[in-house]
Amino acid sequence: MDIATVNTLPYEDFVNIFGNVVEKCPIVTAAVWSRRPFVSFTDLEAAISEFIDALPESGKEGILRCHPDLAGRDLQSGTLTRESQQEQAGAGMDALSSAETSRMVRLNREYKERFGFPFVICARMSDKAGILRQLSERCRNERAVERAHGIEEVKKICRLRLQGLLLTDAPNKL
Ligand SMILES: NC(=O)N[C@H]1NC(=O)NC1=O
Repeated sequence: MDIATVNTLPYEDFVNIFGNVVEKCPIVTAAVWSRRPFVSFTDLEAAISEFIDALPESGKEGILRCHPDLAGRDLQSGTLTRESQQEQAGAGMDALSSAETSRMVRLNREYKERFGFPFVICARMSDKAGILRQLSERCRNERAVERAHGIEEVKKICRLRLQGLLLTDAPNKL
């Protein structure tokens, strides 16, 4: 889909198509619709980033809390969003050994207890070993550092999801 077509979409269709570029946060997409017309894909991505950056810290943490754990309950029960399922599978999260799963679950729990929001990383830009290493290292950061780091990862996830929707001719939800 090209950007000219995006600019003609009524908000219902815009939210329907782009509503999950930030995981389970269609309010971001719904808000950004008012910023049309977008001159380019990058402009749309920048509008989303600016909206997120303008949120209070509690809002940023809210966005992080909408993300499912990596290799967590939603993956085990098949209730991940389609996007998240593909991302987690691509990074091998659906094929962990039982020892790796236990380590992931334990570190995810530690991370959440320490910060009050889940560990978020752009799974498509990493792999199993990288995710485990980052999870273990990032557990030691300060809360504000982790909040900012998690939000930068959300933006990377968003960019790749947007690219998938805009830069291919793949059928979308319309
Ligand atoms: N917790 C977390 O990072 N979740 C995710 N990362 C990603 O790339 N897709 C997700 O669902």
